[in-house]
Amino acid sequence: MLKIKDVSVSFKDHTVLDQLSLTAYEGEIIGLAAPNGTGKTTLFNVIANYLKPNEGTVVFNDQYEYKSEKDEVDIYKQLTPFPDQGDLFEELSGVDHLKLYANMWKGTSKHIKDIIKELNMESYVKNKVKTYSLGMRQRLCFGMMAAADSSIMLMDEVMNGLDVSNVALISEKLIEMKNNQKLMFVASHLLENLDLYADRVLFLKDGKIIHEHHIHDNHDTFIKVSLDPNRYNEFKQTYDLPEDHHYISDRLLCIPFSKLTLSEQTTWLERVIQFDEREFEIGTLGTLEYYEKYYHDSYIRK
Ligand SMILES: Nc1ncnc2c1ncn2[C@@H]1O[C@H](COP(=O)(O)OP(=O)(O)OP(=O)(O)O)[C@@H](O)[C@H]1O
Repeated sequence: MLKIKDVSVSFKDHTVLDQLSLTAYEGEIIGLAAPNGTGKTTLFNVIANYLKPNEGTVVFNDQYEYKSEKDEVDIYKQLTPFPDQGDLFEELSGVDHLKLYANMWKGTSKHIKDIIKELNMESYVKNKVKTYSLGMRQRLCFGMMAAADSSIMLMDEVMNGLDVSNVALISEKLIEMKNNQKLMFVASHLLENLDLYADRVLFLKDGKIIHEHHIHDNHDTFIKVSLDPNRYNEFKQTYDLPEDHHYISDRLLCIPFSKLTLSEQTTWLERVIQFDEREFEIGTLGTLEYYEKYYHDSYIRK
């Protein structure tokens, strides 16, 4: 278990993390979704002790903190930060890198054969890294984490530069690692992909977690209607929308559905149909929709 307690980080007068707290458990994948420059890497740097927070602490297994060298050594046995592609050794092979991580954390490299096979690296892993493409390097970085097999892993942009089939491959492997009780933090801009493997996705804004999207306990359904801003205004003037409706990214009206009585559900469905909106569905909100809701402006900029 990892507890982040009231962590604040400021660079001069710029507060990046503001009294942020979080408890995370083994067997959990926690996604971090937020635009560039919001503080995801800063949070990872605090967890890995690359950066001392101005305030707050990180506690591992209710026992270890970055307070003494001994604790630090104990924490590093359990924690692997995602290797930076720039830190790979160009003259060494992929196998050399996998062995390095396996031996450093696990004390054996017997298991790396399986990792090489699972990550489809057989054809290139014996060659020197300097011959690798971006995607090959990224798969190697992920393989190094899998080889370390530590109980906590921090993955910053793990899917960077991967094609669709490799994204699927790594997503599957992440789920397998989660089933082996690993705790993984994954910062990613591939929002819909997070829904495939994360247990919860945290949205950061102004240094705080503004929403936790629990993927498996997400039973609240909405009537989701595509409406441009003019039509949305017309709809709002015609019907008294519930206060907890969402209007996301100037395009999607979401009317709470599952919490209504059957007759209220029927009424809202009739209203939507009468309004002559054929493009609607009933469903839950995913990571992409929450992202659009919280960061509409930055989403548009991209
Ligand atoms: N060493 C530093 N000195 C000054 N400012 C910093 C430093 N490190 C990070 N920052 C600032 O902190 C903010 C958060 O940066 P961070 O790298 O944590 O964002 P991020 O969410 O990981 O972004 P991205 O999606 O681009 O990786 C940014 O405004 C950045 O400029």
